[in-house]
Amino acid sequence: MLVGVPKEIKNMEFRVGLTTGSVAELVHHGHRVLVETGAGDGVGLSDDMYREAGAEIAGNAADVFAAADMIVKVKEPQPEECRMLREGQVLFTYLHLAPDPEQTRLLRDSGCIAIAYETVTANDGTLPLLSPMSEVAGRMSIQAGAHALEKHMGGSGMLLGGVPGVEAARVVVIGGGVVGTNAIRMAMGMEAHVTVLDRSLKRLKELDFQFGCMLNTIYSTREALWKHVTGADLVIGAVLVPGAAAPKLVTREMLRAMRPGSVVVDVAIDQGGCFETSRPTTHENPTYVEEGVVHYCVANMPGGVARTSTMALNNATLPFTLALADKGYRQALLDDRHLMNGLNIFESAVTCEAVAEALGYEYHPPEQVLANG
Ligand SMILES: NC(=O)C1=CN([C@@H]2O[C@H](COP(=O)(O)OP(=O)(O)OC[C@H]3O[C@@H](n4cnc5c(N)ncnc54)[C@H](O)[C@@H]3O)[C@@H](O)[C@H]2O)C=CC1
Ligand SMILES: CC(=O)C(=O)O
Ligand SMILES: [Mg+2]
Repeated sequence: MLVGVPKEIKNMEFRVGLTTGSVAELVHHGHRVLVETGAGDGVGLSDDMYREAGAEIAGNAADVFAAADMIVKVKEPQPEECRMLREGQVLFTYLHLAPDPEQTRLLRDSGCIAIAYETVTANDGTLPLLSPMSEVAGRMSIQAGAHALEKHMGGSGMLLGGVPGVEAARVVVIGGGVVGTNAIRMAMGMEAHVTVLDRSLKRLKELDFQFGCMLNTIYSTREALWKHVTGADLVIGAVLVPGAAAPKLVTREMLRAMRPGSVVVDVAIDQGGCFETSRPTTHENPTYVEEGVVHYCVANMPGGVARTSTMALNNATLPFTLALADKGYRQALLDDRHLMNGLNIFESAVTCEAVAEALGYEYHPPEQVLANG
């Protein structure tokens, strides 16, 4: 198979779909890999390093899209990339389609086979291709929030950990999954007061066991959200209903009741965000103020630490990339129901139930379209 790796073009996105290590594995398995020139520059992987790993280098993205049987990327394809996809071509990347009708329409128009990292599952119910980036974003969320609390960023001027004799900041994490756990860990490390809300009691019990009495664990209800969000200096939005648009848990009214200069970091923005007032921002211009509250809503946070993120992502994606290349997409999907859960678009059919429901499309079960195709 010919695997293509274009350079990412989303704002300030420096990650790359395949590392040189992953390229060498694919070549070892008998595949060809075509990498766009400069694709790895942002993470210190030069064209020469890709050549040494066995890749061929293409002069531009159009050549990669035209030649490849499968495109491996990081972020959702931008409109100009969607227009280069073709019928029967496999796209393996993050998609986040539920809050993105335009991308969904363009992918359906292309006739490609789009497999989303974020809906691939594992036996234990986790999302193995989302979790490495959730680890990164969870850890970054506290750095970003601490920075946004500084006065020159529009923040209230609170130091997260306080100092002896002065109260530490109150950090509230909504959603105690992978992002939430990593945010808690960083916030506790910086000696803030930390509270987590989740609607899974099982998850709250695990977190209580993991972090002990230093963590306040609260079952998430409207009343609890009101109380803890309005009293917080920094709120991290980290909920997920896999594949679906994020529930809007924090209302504009709650923000109005917060201390001016408080900060919200909406990590769930890639699924539409869990604050009523959130809209996506970029690394170039990451924050804005609404209702007196600083909002940080960068949809590709891990792109800011592209080197760590690229390595972490490839550690998780490589076995699936190899399966798709070795067996072809149809057999690879049929052999692994967890990879099959990643199938979001098959030609013009929407094959992820949560996406179909969010955007009003008919849902076509993946087993059915694969059997028919
Ligand atoms: N902005 C960015 O750059 C990045 C964003 N993300 C996003 O972060 C979000 C969280 O991802 P993960 O932590 O991996 O998900 P996860 O599935 O590990 O955790 C989500 C948690 O939210 C909880 N939850 C769901 N609905 C809830 C509700 N109504 N109230 C309270 N809790 C609720 C679940 O019980 C679960 O514990 C996702 O939207 C993901 O796409 C992940 C990585 C990077
Ligand atoms: C998960 C995601 O949206 C990212 O890594 O950019
Ligand atoms: Mg406790």
